[in-house]
Amino acid sequence: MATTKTMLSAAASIAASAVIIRSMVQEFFPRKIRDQIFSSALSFFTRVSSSSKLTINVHEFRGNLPNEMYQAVQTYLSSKISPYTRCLQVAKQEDSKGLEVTMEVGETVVDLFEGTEFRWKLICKEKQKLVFNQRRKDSMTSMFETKFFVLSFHKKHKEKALYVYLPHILQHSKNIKQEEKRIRIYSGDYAKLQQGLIQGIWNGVNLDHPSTFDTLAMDPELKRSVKEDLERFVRRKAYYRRVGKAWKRGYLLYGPPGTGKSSLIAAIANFLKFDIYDLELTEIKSNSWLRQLLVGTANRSIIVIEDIDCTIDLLEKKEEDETKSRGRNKYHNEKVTLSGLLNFIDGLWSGCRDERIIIFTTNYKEMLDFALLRPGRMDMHIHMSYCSPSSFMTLLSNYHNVDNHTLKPEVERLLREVAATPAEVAEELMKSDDSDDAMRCLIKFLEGKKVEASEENKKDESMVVEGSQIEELKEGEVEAEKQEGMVVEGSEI
Ligand SMILES: Nc1ncnc2c1ncn2[C@@H]1O[C@H](COP(=O)(O)OP(=O)(O)OP(=O)(O)O)[C@@H](O)[C@H]1O
Ligand SMILES: [Mg+2]
Repeated sequence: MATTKTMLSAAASIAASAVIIRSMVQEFFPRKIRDQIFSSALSFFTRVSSSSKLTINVHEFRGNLPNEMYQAVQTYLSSKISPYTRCLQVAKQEDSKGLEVTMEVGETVVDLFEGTEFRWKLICKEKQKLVFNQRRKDSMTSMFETKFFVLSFHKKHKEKALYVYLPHILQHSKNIKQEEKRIRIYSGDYAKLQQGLIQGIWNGVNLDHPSTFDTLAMDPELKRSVKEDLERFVRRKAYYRRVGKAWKRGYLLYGPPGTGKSSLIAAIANFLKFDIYDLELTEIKSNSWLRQLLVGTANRSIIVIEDIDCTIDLLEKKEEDETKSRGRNKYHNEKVTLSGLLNFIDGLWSGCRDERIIIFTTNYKEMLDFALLRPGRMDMHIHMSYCSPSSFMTLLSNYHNVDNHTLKPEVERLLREVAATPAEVAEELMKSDDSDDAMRCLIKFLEGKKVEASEENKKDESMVVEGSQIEELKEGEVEAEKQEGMVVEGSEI
């Protein structure tokens, strides 16, 4: 402390002397010599005043590649405006949610981190570069700008700066970016795969799907357990490593059309801020395409295969085994096979990305091969079902902003009796801006559906009677056939 004071007072007296010297030398020396005297005095002054300081430069580029640390500092500092800051830069990109605020060149930001003062300054320098002109076959110098942040702090905090503060900035900016992240949905560029290309095989657009866990009408207990499962999954990086499992999780969403399977996928993506890769299995010509697509996806993403029962031949496994045993390789070059898909989910290749979620949807779970469904492949099976009174309350709040509404006994009874999908109920709720009117529409719809269902039931019952007659007839025929067979058998014997 005492040393610092002495230094500062020395520096101050030097500065004062500099002013006196300046007026003297201005009288007697030419400009060039005057500048030299001043710059020597200034560098001496700077050396004395900053001898206790350490500076770290963070350049925008390292070689030709952008420096991740520079980008992190830029993001981090945009949230830190100190009293020293006089000027900021503001920008807005078409697909960004808000304004991008960054530091202007020459500005200073002072950040107090765990009681230590860290001072940042953004510098921009012009540099010369020798550029070779291909056409003229000669080289010429061209000027370019290079930017860097200068971080200065007391020398004694060197360890803290390098091993605590800078890593903290990296993590912090990662979190900010994650929060601001726009979710993208990718579809495969199958034409490129057809041409044998391996780069740019996914095309992405922003996914602005409004579905969230709050807007999703589903059993509250099931919703809570899905959210908890997702949260547990993303925080278990070390756990997965320790137990020797690839860091991935599979979900099977099953249920009738219009019960919210696709909406749940969007809600999961919004909840985790994960991008979605939508795989159209019918477009994929071979297992090797499937592998290439898998390698082309990023970490922290969701791979979705919708209507899995329609996109893969569920009987093929048996056929495939038979084909293999006959020594042919027919299926490998024609389409994705079930075993190719199983490999994709949990074979060696599946470990090539981290924090991966795989979601299959189907209307008919019972049609799926058990191999697809076992834990480790589809870890959680989520049944999306018809609208219950509790899930209806979510829809009512979504569509009519009505909370704490006590459900009319009539609606509650109808919802329990009638199998109406959330999509159907939502459609009725949209018919009027007035919640009472909409409710009337819904009651009418549910009653109509109830009548329809009871008529269907009656039809089914008569079908069952007819069916059982047919069955009996068949049995009679079979009995006759059996007797004939016995005769034949008997005659053979
Ligand atoms: N559980 C739900 N919660 C909120 N809205 C829902 C729900 N289910 C359906 N909807 C509404 O119905 C529309 C269709 O639902 P969605 O596409 O998610 O159903 P799905 O189960 O994927 O159907 P399919 O089996 O035909 O693909 C949604 O856009 C949404 O408006
Ligand atoms: Mg769907």
